[in-house]
Amino acid sequence: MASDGHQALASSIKNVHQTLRLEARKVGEEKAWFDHCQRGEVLQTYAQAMKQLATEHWDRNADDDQNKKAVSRISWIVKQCEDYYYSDGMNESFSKELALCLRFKLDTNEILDHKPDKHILRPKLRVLDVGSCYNPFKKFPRFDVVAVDIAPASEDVLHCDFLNLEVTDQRSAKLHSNERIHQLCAASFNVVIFSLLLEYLPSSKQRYVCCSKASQLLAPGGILCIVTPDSKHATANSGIMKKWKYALANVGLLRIQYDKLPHLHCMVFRKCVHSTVSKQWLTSSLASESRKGKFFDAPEQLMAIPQDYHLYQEHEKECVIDDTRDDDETVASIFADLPAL
Ligand SMILES: C[S@@+](CC[C@H](N)C(=O)[O-])C[C@H]1O[C@@H](n2cnc3c(N)ncnc32)[C@H](O)[C@@H]1O
Repeated sequence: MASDGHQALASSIKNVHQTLRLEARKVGEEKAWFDHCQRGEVLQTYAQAMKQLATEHWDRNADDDQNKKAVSRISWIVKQCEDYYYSDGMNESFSKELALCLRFKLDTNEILDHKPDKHILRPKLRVLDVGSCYNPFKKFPRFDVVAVDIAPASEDVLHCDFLNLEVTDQRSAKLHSNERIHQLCAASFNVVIFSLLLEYLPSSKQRYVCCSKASQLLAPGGILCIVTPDSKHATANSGIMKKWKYALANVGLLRIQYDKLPHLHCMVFRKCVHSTVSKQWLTSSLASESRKGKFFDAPEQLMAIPQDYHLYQEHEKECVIDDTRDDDETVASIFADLPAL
């Protein structure tokens, strides 16, 4: 059971999400986001609440879990990176991409130069943690982390609005803490992490923009790890996850791993080496869906989440919610009851 302190932190976080979503409906997502980023005090309060919730409640609960049944989002992501880069994951994914190229009759020379060499000792992984808050990945010795957030909760997290980040071909200078980042260099990361980031953003288009930037920042064969909350069972929202898969294929990322943990969807997407193979896969998948009578929205509309359709009813007080069932099932389970997010 969640304690009162735990519940209070959860509800202050939830309130920020709801306010932003309502604002986006009223004034449009861009203006709502701009205004949101100006609210320094709200952002800092959120950052401290999130850090406290994660480090004092979730981590402590995870330590108390005698059977270690709970898998934390952090350890799930670390394991995926290790399996991919330090075990067979990268080679297996490369072989699958090669097979797809052959199936679609694409020029395989484009990818053969990138065949992973098992015998090369891999240095630290260059990891970009977006919406890092308190830099939970810095303690892992194989990770060289650049942690960014609109509201850093610790000094080693750099200030950056990822939605408005410019991806450039210029090699940027060394980054210092307390610096604001406006640009990052294309193809310069082995791993990009979105842990509980995408559902913070109020629109499908903004989520899509973030995924597109992640793809540009990844080196060929690099991976994007996405963890997003959902307390329902695996099949309840499988249609939504399928649409995300299609949206990401449109920006060069193919899904290589999916796990449904009790309250989370956990996914790894790989940046293809071949420039068009993911789009070929997408075209062929959509053709087969349409033969079954299913049609899909434009890619930037495909990253919807259940909260986007939630019916809010506004009373005198802003942000009063008439029927909180969906939000409560999703958000409260994220931020109130989880033993080890
Ligand atoms: C729910 S918290 C997750 C924190 C951490 N990743 C974790 O898993 O515990 C979401 C974080 O994303 C940050 N965030 C949201 N949109 C962002 C953006 N466009 N650029 C950078 N950070 C963002 C928020 O400030 C917040 O700290």
